[in-house]
Amino acid sequence: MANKDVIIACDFGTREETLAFLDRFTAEKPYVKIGMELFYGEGPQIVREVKARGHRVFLDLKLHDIPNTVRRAMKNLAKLGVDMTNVHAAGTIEMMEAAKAGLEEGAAGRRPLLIAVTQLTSTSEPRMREELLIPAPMGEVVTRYAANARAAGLDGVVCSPLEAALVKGSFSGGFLAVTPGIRYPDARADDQARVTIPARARELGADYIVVGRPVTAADDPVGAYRRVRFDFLGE
Ligand SMILES: O=c1ccn([C@@H]2O[C@H](COP(=O)(O)O)[C@@H](O)[C@H]2O)c(=O)[nH]1
Repeated sequence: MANKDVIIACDFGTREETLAFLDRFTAEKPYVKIGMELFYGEGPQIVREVKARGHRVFLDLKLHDIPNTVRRAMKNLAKLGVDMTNVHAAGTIEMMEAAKAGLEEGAAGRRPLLIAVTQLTSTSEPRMREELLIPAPMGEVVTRYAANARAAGLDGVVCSPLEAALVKGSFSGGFLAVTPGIRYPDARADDQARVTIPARARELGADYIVVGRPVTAADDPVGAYRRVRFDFLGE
């Protein structure tokens, strides 16, 4: 299915753990997310190494700084040849435009997909209201941040699958909904607040689901990945 996939969040502390985990996948090459833990521990070389093994890579560093800094950082990240990367939409339209410009400056060929985090899936509506002083309902906040990302020329957003239908219904032209917050009812939610199951994420229109601990901490990670994949993609 074009532009729909399961992305495994490889939140490991070391290169060795990461490669040992990926070695378990002998019949498939999953789309991999490299986030802060692994990138800050191992540096850019881990991205090159995972790419060289044939995986697509979503580099999830969620940049959020002044526009000039973000543009220059993105120029460097683009040189790693990642497939997707991201910023926080809270950084403003100007910052997101700068991020895109930086990626275009640094990319050797086609620039990576650029998406913006709307509200972290660990944030509940009460916390957003009481701690962040954002009084609007979650759906409205996510849609507004997505509109800002769209205005800045980004390719899509990170949101909970619970808001995917809103995002997909509000913006045409393949604007992406990339959704962490995937949990089965029999598992712990951990630090995630806005969650649902893969099949529901599919029904709500998510393009990519991002799954970490339900796969990486499973007794049988390959089996867990295949279950998620089947439930989301039907294959
Ligand atoms: O809003 C967001 C943005 C990013 N993430 C990242 O996705 C994975 C989810 O991992 P789980 O183990 O399945 O909870 C993780 O790497 C986060 O950094 C997110 O969860 N929510």
